[in-house]
Amino acid sequence: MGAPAGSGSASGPTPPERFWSLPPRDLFARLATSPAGLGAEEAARRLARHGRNAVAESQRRHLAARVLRRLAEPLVAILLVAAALSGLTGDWPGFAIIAAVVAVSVALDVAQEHRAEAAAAALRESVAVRATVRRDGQPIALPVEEIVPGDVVELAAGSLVPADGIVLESRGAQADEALLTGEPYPVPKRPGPSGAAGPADAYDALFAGTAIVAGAATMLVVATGRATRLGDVAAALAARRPPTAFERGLRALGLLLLRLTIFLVLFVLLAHLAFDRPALESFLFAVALAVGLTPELLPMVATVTLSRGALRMAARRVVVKRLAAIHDLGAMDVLCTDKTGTLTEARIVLRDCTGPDGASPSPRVLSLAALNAGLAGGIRTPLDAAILAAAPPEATAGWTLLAEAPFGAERRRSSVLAAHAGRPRLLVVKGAPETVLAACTAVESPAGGAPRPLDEATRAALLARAEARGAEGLRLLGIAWREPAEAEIAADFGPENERDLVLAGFCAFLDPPKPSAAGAVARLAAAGVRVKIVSGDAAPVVRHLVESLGLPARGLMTGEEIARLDARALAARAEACDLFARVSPDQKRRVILALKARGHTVGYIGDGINDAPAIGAADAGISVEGATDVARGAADLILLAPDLGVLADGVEEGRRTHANVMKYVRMGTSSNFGNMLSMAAASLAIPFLPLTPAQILLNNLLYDISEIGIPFDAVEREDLAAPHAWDMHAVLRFTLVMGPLSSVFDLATFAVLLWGFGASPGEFRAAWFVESMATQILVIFLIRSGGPVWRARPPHPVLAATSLGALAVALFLALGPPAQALGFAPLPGAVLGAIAALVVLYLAAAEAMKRVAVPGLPPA
Ligand SMILES: Nc1ncnc2c1ncn2[C@@H]1O[C@H](COP(=O)(O)OP(=O)(O)OP(=O)(O)O)[C@@H](O)[C@H]1O
Ligand SMILES: [Mg+2]
Repeated sequence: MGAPAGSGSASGPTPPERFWSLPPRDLFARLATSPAGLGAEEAARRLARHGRNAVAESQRRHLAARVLRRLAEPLVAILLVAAALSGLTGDWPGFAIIAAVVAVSVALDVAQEHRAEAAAAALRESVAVRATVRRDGQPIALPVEEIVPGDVVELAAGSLVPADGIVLESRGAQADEALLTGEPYPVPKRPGPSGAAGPADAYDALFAGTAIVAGAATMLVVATGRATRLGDVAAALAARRPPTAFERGLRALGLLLLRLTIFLVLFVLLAHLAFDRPALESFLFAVALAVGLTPELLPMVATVTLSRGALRMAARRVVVKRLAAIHDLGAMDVLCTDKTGTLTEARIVLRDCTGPDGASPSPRVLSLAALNAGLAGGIRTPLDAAILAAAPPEATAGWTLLAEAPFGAERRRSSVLAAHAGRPRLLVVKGAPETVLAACTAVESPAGGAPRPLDEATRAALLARAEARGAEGLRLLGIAWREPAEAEIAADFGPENERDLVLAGFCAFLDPPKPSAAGAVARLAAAGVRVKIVSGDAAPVVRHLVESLGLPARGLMTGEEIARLDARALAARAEACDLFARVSPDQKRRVILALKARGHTVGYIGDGINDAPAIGAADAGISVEGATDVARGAADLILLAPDLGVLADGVEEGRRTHANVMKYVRMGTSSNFGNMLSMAAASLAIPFLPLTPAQILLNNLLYDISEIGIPFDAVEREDLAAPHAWDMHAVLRFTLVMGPLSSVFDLATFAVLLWGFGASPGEFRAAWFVESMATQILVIFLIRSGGPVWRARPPHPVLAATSLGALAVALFLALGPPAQALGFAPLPGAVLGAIAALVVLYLAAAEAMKRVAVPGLPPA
């Protein structure tokens, strides 16, 4: 995709290391652009030259590359060697079969995976982060990957910085550069040139991978993709993402089977050679065994099952950005959520504005609040929008913004410095009542006289009053002001100026609870997922919401308490606590980590700038369609509707996916494994090969095909009822019960054939081929459910078709016209009858034993 073409004329030399030391004018000239941005044609040319603005190679590989990658796998390579040897020794059927096995399994693998991944990628793209870019003078929304050097990008609070560049304009912009500098507090950004020595001091530079957390800014893009400062770091981070529990489980299983395979194959090969069997034949037999044993389809099945899961989730309005997160969603047993939007309607309205007493209505407080909300740059928060919707338009008339200190979630205040002809300058602060009060030294008197000093008794009374109103479910903002002296220069304006304020009063907001939330929480609880609320809002508001929704909730912790606890103490407390109030963004993250440390699989759903760290820390990070870019960027899953019910559906889908992967794992570890094991043993006990190498490969190919339908299959209700963890012990237990069971029947088959019927090698192979195909394939209908087979939900038609179809082909090959060419001899009716009886007996035994193999199932 968009490989950089080495086309001729460059539009400017590569930007200097310290691009922030150049005046914007020079950079505009170097990059041949202007404040109106690039033209569409020039942008397309630059995209071709510089490549896409992405740090990692595109995940979607070419079809040809995929095929080549498969052919280079050691196992396939061995098979190709085996085919060549068969051909050289004149064994043409052997050659044809091996070649066919390679061709069909590679084709299956590639086609399935490619299709599934392409569909999942298309979904992912639909929720990709976009940026507002000026092209031909007009701001348009573009995929971040299409940004090129010279572009002018408009950013607002919540935007991810898409590339490296300089600030052209700033309206109180602050960037979170923790990724770059490790500094957790946002840094102000304004135009330069700063001439700074390093990126950490470059107040006029913005870097890809950081985020705007307050205010708004316009930037000129200087470098994109891998050329950005964090490009290589980000690429390395993306590549080194620690594997999830699911991926670790799959890998452990693969490794276990691989070790067993190597051991067995070497053992068989050496034993055969020790018994003086023909070397080439023994080698081919061992290779075929290895192919039969290796879970070569496991990665494909996992990808296809997960991709199919992603499509089904999309139908239920959950878009999956990281495939393995489906599994984490199903395994999640604790869900943390913020309040607004998921538990409330997020239709915030201003209920009233009052004086400090919280009772007498105050138009003046509304005007001050409107001044703060209306003059502030950046995107409007819902609270700001509610204030402006209620305020008369003339509230801000004549006022201009001199400076501002935008809202910060750690500070919980926002302020503006405003000017009006013929009036003193006015500083207006609004924010959480206790944080505003903390900056106040005086309070307006209800009668409207001169402000009086704020004494401790009044302060306590005001706080108690605010708390009481919060307990009615009202979200409160304190409004305070002061008239700064001219000497306080606007350029240095910042949070330090929020001092010596006069409290004017309070604005109270209503955000109605979402009635559907109670049902969704109950559904999640029934599915074994405990819901915890982690909110930046005040404790009484959170408690009132929980009560009005009738949610079961124990305990409440505030950010103040969390700040006093170390990680271990927090883990102990967080476990038993369902409500967290007045928590800062970093504390949200700490709560998630604490719960993870207790062994929980934790999900977090949120939409704000303040939720991004917690979303990133969670096992399943969830955001919603309309959320800020930072939240969506950090999330693994995006809900297309901000609704917990949608999430409950997603959890179900995650568990369905897991259950289907487990079916494949069980098939592979029990019946298939048992069969191959028996064959290895038999090859030593009987004087001829129980199956020729080509027959084994054919057997394995048909078995693989029979399983293609598994990702489509329905699952049982009990598989959806509780979170599952990837449990290697359970897999092992299943293998240790079901593997030997199938071996017992294999040995019985050998005995019957050899001693009962005195079968010839050709007859033995035909009979054994039929028996092993029938047992391996049919057992899926039993182990696809834990309960009695007659009570299970019917298998999906695709699964029935692939399984029974593969079996029919096997019977046709072993018993029909092609039999002789494949080295099978015709079977007498008595042998067929005996085999049918053995298969039925095996299936009955497997049905009985699966209850032992899967612990914790109710008796039939
Ligand atoms: N625009 C604003 N100006 C001033 N103060 C604000 C503003 N927005 C929020 N606050 C204050 O900061 C507190 C935390 O707000 P925020 O909405 O970020 O928390 P949150 O965790 O996202 O809440 P929720 O759980 O409801 O989603 C609010 O309770 C309010 O007191
Ligand atoms: Mg929020």
